[in-house]
Amino acid sequence: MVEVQIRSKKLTNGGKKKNRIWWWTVVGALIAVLLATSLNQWRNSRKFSFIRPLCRCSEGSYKYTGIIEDCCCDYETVDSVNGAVLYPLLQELVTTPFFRYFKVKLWCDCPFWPDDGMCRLRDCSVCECPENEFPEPFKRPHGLPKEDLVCQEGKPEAAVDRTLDAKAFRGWAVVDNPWTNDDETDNGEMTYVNLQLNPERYTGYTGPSARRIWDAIYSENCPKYSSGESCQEKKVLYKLISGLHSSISVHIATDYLLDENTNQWGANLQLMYDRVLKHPERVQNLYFTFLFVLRAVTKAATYLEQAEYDSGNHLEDLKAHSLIRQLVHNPKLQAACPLPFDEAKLWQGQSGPELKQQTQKQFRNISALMDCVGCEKCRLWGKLQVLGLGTALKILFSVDGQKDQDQTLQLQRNEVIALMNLLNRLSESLKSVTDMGSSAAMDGLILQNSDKVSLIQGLRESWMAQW
Ligand SMILES: Cc1cc2nc3c(=O)[nH]c(=O)nc-3n(C[C@H](O)[C@H](O)[C@H](O)COP(=O)(O)OP(=O)(O)OC[C@H]3O[C@@H](n4cnc5c(N)ncnc54)[C@H](O)[C@@H]3O)c2cc1C
Repeated sequence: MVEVQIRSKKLTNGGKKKNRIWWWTVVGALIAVLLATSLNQWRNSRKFSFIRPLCRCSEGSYKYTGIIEDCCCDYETVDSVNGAVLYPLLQELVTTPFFRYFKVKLWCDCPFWPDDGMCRLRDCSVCECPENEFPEPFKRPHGLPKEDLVCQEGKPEAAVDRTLDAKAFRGWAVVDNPWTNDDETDNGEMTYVNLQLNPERYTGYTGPSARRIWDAIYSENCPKYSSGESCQEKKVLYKLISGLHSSISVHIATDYLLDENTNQWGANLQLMYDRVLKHPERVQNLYFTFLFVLRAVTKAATYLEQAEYDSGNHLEDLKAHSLIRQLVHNPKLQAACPLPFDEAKLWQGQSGPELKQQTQKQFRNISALMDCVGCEKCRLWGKLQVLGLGTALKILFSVDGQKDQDQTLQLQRNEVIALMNLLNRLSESLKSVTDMGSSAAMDGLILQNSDKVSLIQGLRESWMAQW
């Protein structure tokens, strides 16, 4: 009898235990469903959409979605407005005579260490501009004889244009840019280069010399911020340089010497993936830099619209002016992305002015480092793009007061050429990232060359890093 009672008690206890397990399973499942739903909603909310910048879509493409961190537009809008409006306009603008000749000091000693530049390819050197292409107003500075004019390849001893031609620079300022070390007010050995004849592409400049420059830039002048860093001022310089670095890598990858024996040039998809696409942060920074520079251009709209574009070729100058107007007052751009970047948020806190001064000093150092780039063509594009960034910084941060910005802003001709050519380079990079990132060839190549497991691991790691 006692035995039966004990057994039935055991049975009752066992039943209760089962009940409890069942009960907790149901509660646990409910909690899990609730958590998953709210987490999904949170991730999908616009505010936090930047934390899921990369998605590998079913057809095998890379798609970036959501708001670009620290900016005011999303990836999809930027891609669409770039492809439909900005890219075609900029491509045309940079071929006009006014925008294709850049004044630059290429023969300069590196102020930090002895020049150890090494370039494998002959293609590394900047090529001579043909005399008949050169804008007349740019090349007759104060009565120099014709044979003493600029644009001579590899001849540091050749006479160069050291002065500013009054006609060519009519309407343009000759004032220092506090953000750069390298502007046209510098009266050193300057030369004009036809940018169309010197495309930014693979040059074979690699190894310790190139690495030393990037190391000096990142370690001494714009250290990577920690993931918890919320101060936008401390992030801005790193993001700008990283975005520019991505753009340089994209241009190397899209125009690469595939076969030295047959001199075959083309896209190197593996390089594009390894250096840029597999690092979501680098792509993010590329978009950031693009929007930053775009904001500077639209902020200086009135100034740019009223400036004089004089290369001596009246029809081409009218075209340049018209393209500038279409760019800075573009209704599609204004509707899609009215404020690409909000500069008013920066340097506001108590330590704002100090941080701004520090950033300015660091940027000037980076600009000086461009004289250490040991490959002429890379130095040309490095200098142009850093001057372009310096011009964007000057437009956004060196003029006080939003209202009378147009009255006080003063830009040099060369600064505007650098600014527009930089915007064009960034626009090209965005297009390449979108086109190549979504190409079936890229997908096939990655899966062919790297095993699927490591690819998925890489994607998972980049996902985890975002979290
Ligand atoms: C100013 C400048 C202009 C150049 N222009 C050209 C050119 O026109 N043509 C050409 O063929 N070569 C050019 N180079 C060289 C080119 O940038 C590379 O340095 C070279 O191809 C070697 O590449 P790498 O694989 O060693 O990595 P690098 O691109 O040299 O990168 C060095 C390190 O920086 C980090 N890094 C890379 N990309 C990013 C990023 N986007 N954001 C943050 N960190 C990053 C990584 O840790 C990487 O290992 C230029 C170099 C400089 C400094």
